[in-house]
Amino acid sequence: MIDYTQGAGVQYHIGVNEEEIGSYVFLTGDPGRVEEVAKYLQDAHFVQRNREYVTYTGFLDGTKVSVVSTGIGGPSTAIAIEELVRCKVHTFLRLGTCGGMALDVKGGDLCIASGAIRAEGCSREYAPIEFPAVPDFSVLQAQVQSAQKLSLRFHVGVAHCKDSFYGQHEPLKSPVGKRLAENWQAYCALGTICSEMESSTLFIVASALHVRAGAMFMAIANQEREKQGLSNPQDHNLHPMFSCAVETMKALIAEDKKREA
Ligand SMILES: O=P(O)(O)O[C@H]1O[C@H](CO)[C@@H](O)[C@H]1O
Ligand SMILES: O=c1cc[nH]c(=O)[nH]1
Repeated sequence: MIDYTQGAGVQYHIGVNEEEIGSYVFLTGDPGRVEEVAKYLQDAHFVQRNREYVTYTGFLDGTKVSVVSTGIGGPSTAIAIEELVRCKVHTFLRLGTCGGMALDVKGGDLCIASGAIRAEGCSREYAPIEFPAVPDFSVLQAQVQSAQKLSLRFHVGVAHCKDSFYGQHEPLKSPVGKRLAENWQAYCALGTICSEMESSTLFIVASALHVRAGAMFMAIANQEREKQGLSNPQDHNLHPMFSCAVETMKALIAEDKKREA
C-alpha cells in the first residue's frame, strides 16, 4: 500500500501518532464535543485537528486516555478506528446522541447498545451482512454497571444505524421512502430502542480489527412518542452520559490492571 502517513507514524486523516494517543479512546461524532469530554480527564491537552477529527489526550487513574471525534456516519468513523488501531488503541467507547424509537425511551434517557442494525453501507466493506454488529461484552457489562451505579434512567438494546438522518425523520420525502418507512416500522416492532449513525460501523470494524468497542447515546427526543400523541421532552444535556462513560472506562482500566498484575 502507498504510505500515506505523514512521517513519524503520523496518521493520514487523524494527524496523530502512537505517542500522542492513549490505548483507551472515547469517540464522539461532534468535533465540538471533544473538548467538553476532555474536561473529565486529568491533565488533558489538545493534540490535533484535521478535517472532522479533533483529538485531546489526558489521563484517567494514571492511564493515558484520548478523546477523538469521528464526524457523522460510517466512512469517517471507520477511518478514525483504522488509524487509531494503527496507533495501538485497543478499547473504544462511543458517546453519541440518538433519537428514541421504543416508546419508553424519552429525551434525556441514556441508551446503551447491545447490538446495532446494519442499515448503513460502510460496514458491508468489512463483514458479510449476516455477521452481527455487537459490542464487546466486557465493555457492555461495564457500561450497564456504571449506569446503575450512577442511578441513571437507561435502556439496553438494539440501536438502528443508518446513513440518512433525514431519511429517519422525513422518510416519505425520499423517492425510496416507502421502503425506509416499512423497515422503520419493522425495527420498532422488533423492539429497537433508538436510532443513530455510527455504532454498527464501530462494532463491525472493531470485530474485523480484533479490538473492543461499546457505544452509548443520549436520546434527544423520540419521534415515535410524538406520533402516538405522548409527551416528547427534548433534552440536549450530555453530561450524565459523559459521567457514565468515564465511570465505564475507569472500570475497564482497573480490570485490565488487575489482570496484568
Ligand atoms: O451526536 P453524534 O455522536 O454525532 O451522533 C448522532 O448525531 C448525528 C446526527 O445528528 C449522527 O452522528 C448521530 O449518530
Ligand atoms: O434523531 C436522531 C438524533 C440524533 N442522531 C440521529 O441519528 N437521530
